[in-house]
Amino acid sequence: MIEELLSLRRLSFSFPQQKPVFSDLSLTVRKGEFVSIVGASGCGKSTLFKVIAGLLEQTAGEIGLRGSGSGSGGNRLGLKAYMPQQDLLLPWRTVLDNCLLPLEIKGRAGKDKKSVVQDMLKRFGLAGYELAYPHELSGGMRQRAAFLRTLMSGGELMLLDEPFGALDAMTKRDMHRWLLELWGDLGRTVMFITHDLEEAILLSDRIFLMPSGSGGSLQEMNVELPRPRRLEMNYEPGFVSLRAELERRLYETRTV
Ligand SMILES: Nc1ncnc2c1ncn2[C@@H]1O[C@H](COP(=O)(O)OP(=O)(O)OP(=O)(O)O)[C@@H](O)[C@H]1O
Repeated sequence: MIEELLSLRRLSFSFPQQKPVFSDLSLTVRKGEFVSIVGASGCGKSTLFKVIAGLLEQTAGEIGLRGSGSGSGGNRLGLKAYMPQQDLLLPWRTVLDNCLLPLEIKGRAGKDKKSVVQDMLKRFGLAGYELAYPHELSGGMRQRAAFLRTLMSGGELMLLDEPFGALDAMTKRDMHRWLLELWGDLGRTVMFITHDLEEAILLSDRIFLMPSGSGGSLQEMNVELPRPRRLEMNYEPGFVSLRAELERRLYETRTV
């Protein structure tokens, strides 16, 4: 049986004195899965991630991680790694020191860890940039550095909020190729927010469509394309029809 890592049960959230951002959302994510969340702008995707990460507290419902209820607040941050929309690298720290930060915070940034991070930087296409500062990197490199820093925080569930949203189309394709190659080896579970439907299909095992407004429930779509996936799959009929279906459903969520 495949182990369940995260479950959201009837989760709701409202900012004080405002109508709910989302209500009664339920979903489960299995260990090792790559799950994307898509939905109209402003429907509450980033807010949902902040609630899962424990940065905001749900107004109702439960968050269970690895089958154990986390209770209110969902503050079991150790199990989660959150990468917000902006890369938030510290400008006064080198790439290496930025990536070591999560280990420093945990008091585990010994010499051995430094060499682990240096090896990872090579796999992330950042060899030779260990001592560079964030402003010396391209957009794609900054995102890879931020991604590695998120990975180094060790959380089993990675919450990635539009990590490639600000990149140009070519760089984004490169990032997809890189992530598809790397992914199998990392063995992490991912929740991924995107506006790019092709990106969602290419990377995900399942996609959840978030409703607009506080009514409606999450819709789930399985992506049954074989792995390993290749960028060129987006021309294949199975991919094209999934994309059309996703677009149709997304449009419906905006018009209800
Ligand atoms: N700190 C806040 N206080 C009050 N309302 C907020 C706050 N942050 C977000 N909101 C509102 O909550 C709703 C959901 O915002 P959120 O950023 O989660 O949406 P989103 O789906 O991630 O949007 P996008 O796709 O554009 O990034 C929006 O109506 C937004 O204006």
